[in-house]
This record gives sequence, C-alpha cells and structure tokens, in this order.
Amino acid sequence: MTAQTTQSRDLAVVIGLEVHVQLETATKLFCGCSTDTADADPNTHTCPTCLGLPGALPVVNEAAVEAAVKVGKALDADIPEETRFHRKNYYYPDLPKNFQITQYDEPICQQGSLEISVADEERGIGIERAHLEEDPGSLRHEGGAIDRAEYTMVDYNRAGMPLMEVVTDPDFRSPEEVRAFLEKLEEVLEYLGVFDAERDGSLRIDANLSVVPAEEVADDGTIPTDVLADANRTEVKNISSHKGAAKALSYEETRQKNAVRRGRAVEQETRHWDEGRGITVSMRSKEEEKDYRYFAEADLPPMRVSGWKAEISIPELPDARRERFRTEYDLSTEEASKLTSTKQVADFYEELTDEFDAAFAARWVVDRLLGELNYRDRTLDSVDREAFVRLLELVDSDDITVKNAEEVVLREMLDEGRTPDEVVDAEGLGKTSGDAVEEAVEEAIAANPDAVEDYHDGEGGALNFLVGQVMGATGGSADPGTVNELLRSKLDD
Ligand SMILES: Nc1ncnc2c1ncn2[C@@H]1O[C@H](COP(=O)(O)OP(=O)(O)OP(=O)(O)O)[C@@H](O)[C@H]1O
Ligand SMILES: [Mg+2]
Ligand SMILES: [Mg+2]
Repeated sequence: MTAQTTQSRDLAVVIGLEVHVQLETATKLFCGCSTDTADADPNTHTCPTCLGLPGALPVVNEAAVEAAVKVGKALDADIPEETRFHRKNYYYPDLPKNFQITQYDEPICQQGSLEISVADEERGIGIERAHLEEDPGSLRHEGGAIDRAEYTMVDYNRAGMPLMEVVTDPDFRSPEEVRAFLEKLEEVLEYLGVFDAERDGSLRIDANLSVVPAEEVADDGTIPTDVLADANRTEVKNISSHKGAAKALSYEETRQKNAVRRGRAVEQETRHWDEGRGITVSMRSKEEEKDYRYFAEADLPPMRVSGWKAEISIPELPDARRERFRTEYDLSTEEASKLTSTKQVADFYEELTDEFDAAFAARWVVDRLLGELNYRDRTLDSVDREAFVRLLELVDSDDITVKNAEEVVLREMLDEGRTPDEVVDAEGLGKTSGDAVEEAVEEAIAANPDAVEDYHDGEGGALNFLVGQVMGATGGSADPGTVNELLRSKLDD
C-alpha cells in the first residue's frame, strides 16, 4: 500500500497509545501481597500466587475492580454487564507463569473518550478499551542498556500489581497531542484517587506510530480505516514519562518519514526507546494476536459488574472544576487552571474560600504559596494548613504588611516550621503604625539634611532615599504609601 511506496509526498503521522497505569491499591490484583514495595528488597513481596507456583489460585481484588470502574466512568466508557479475564501466553523471564492474566474481548471498559486541548483547540481522543491485568515482574539489566547488558536480574515484587491498560484509537496526529493526552489522563487519574504519579513506573507507555500520505487525512483529521489497517506501524516500548513519549515519537516520526522518502519500507516491529541515547532501537518483529493463544482464565469466574457503574461515584473532574472555579469565584483561566492542577490544591483552595475573599485567597495560593513550594520542589503535603490560614488572617486584618507576610512570615513558616504568630513576635513585624512611623520620619529628616536639600532642589531620588531610611528603621513594617505621604507633608511644610 501507499505509505511504503510514497516518495517525496507529504506524509502525516498517526499515533495510538497503550498506557499502562498502576492502580493504587493496598494489595496486589490476585493475592494478598502488599503493594508497598518502594523501599523493599527485591523479591520480598511475593507469594505462591504472584510467583505462579503450581496449584496457587488467584482471587480478584475488589478494590482494583472498583478503581477500574471509576476510570471507566471518568473516560465516559461503556461498562458491560459482565467482564472476564483471559490468559495471554508468552514466555519471558518477567512472567513466572508464562502467561499473564489480562482481559481480551470482554474488557471492563469499552468505547470511551478523553478531551484534550492543544493550541487552544479541543479534541476528543477515542478510547478503544481499558482493561485490568496483572503487572509482570521487573527486569534489571546490568552493564548497559537492554540490547547491550551483560546479564539481567528479575524482581517479582512488581508481579501481580494491578494494572489498567488504556488503549486509545489511533487518533493522535502529533507528539504534542500525545503529551497533552498524557497530562490530562494523569490529572484525571489523580483526581479519582486511583493513581500515584510519584511512584516509579506507575505510568508506562507503548506508543504505536505509522505514517500515511497526508492526502488520506480528511479536514476533520479522520483517516479511512483501511488506510490505518494497512499502514505498517512500529510499537515503541519502555516509555515512562510525558517528555519521554514526545521525544521517542518525534524520533520515530523522523525515522519513518526518512525511510519512506528514501523508498524503503517501514517494518512492522517492536522498538525500544533508549532514553539515554535518545533513539529507538529495533527489538523484534511485532508479535501477532494469534501468537498469544488467548483463552479464558478458568481459575476466575466472569464478574458481573452491571450496576457497579451506578453505585460507584467519582468526584468532580478537572475540566468541570476548572470551569466552575472560573465562574463561581470569578477567576482568570490561568488562575483556575493552576488551582485545579491537582485535587489536593483545588480542595485546599476551595476550603479557604469559606473564610476569605475568593480573589484574595486565589492570589495567595497561586502567586505566593505555590510559587514558594515550586521553588523548594515541595508539595502541599508539607504545608501546615492552619498556619497558612492564620497567615491570611493576619494579612486580611491588616496586622502585618503584605510584603512581610510574603517575604518573611511565609518563608519562615515553610523553611523553619514556625507559626505565623511566632515569626511576627520574634521579628517584631506587627504593623508599625501612627506614632512610631511619625517618629521614624522625623528622625530620617533630621539625620539626612543633604537629602532634604536635594528634595527641595527637585531631585526625585531624594524622596525614595528617605522612604528607604524610614522603612529600614521600622524593619520594613511600615506601610510604604503612608511613609511617602508623611514625608511629603513634613518636607513641604
Ligand atoms: N495505523 C496505525 N498507526 C499507529 N497506531 C495505530 C495504527 N493502527 C492502530 N494503532 C494503535 O495500535 C494500538 C493497538 O493496541 P492493542 O493493544 O490493541 O494491540 P497490540 O499492541 O497489537 O497488542 P499488545 O497489547 O499485545 O501489544 C492502539 O493504540 C491503536 O490505536
Ligand atoms: Mg501493544
Ligand atoms: Mg496492548
């Protein structure tokens, strides 16, 4: 067909994703082993079931099925009456049973979609299906990348972790769209509380890419199914980040376009993304479905999940919440976006609006708190909520200046863990008013005759200098506007 023989014609890129999401549950998918393996020694979180020992039987973890239903609802997918597991047979050291328990033609989620926005344009990405499966063990290649390692070690702590594989339609037309999708998906998963983005390897992506003649792409971006089916695609494995996905796909796009333009065929194959070298390398020709000899998992009965969709509720999702923040609290799009970037931030902000003006609270969370946290590479987890509320109260009631609140109190709170009141007392930041400011103004005038003379000679800088002196004398606690006015009125007397 077309793509492989097209030379020097315009080519369009087609991408579809298989995203493996580790669901956050206390125990593994088919056994009682703890999933808390982050600091564990290799092969310590295992049992006969996840090691695939003969005779050990799987039992489905209900929490994982519930999480899968939540994901399905968020992706607007169909959840069938009944769903079941299949065995996918292949031989590889990460798979102790030599088959993976996964789902085949009766997955738990079917036909969904997720909206992305790229360059201010909204686009729906079709979700072909999303299914539950067990994670294989993890391999550690020693002495180089996978294709050059001297030997490999296996860790079965990961074997049996609950995974959800989200398979998209081949709807992406650029690596940038892929990146937007991954960001959106992660945001949604985080809102659902079924996913821990911080966990190593919690999101792993297989990216399928092909090139087709640009003229096959209709104005609305659709491509005829026979063209898609005929195009040779490569499946790039070992992608574990949004950035990695965009890089690997850009590389692959260029590689395939070059091949086609030189009149060479693109092989249908599995390739490996070598993050270190920034290239994809050929691993093997693509296995076909028949290679896996799928058959129904006889150790697990089909699951009746009709009714689960109605019974399980999900929280307000990021897009809806962003829009509501914008209208209900009259925020800018940018503020609303930042305040809904995670559910945690959104909840934190929304609770503040009970006590404070919404715009005031937004400014403090977005411009100041998140900025300071970002700078310190920290998250909201490390913020004492009560202390932050107290800080806003002090500012709101005009007890301290915004400048001191921001530059002294907030930073001391974050860095030293002190309460706002402790910082205000220790640093003497209580707003200096009335007499004390007037005194400092008089002192500044008396102590700086040259500056006073310059002021009367019309030199603009002199007033600023005097304001600086007063601010210094009051430890920054006076209100600069007031100082300015006081100085003028005394000097102009
Ligand atoms: N022409 C194409 N170009 C790019 N991607 C495509 C094309 N046709 C299909 N795809 C994508 O390929 C992926 C197929 O994934 P799926 O899991 O169904 O099969 P698989 O990769 O063959 O199986 P396995 O799970 O064993 O890897 C989907 O993400 C789909 O969107
Ligand atoms: Mg695949
Ligand atoms: Mg797949």
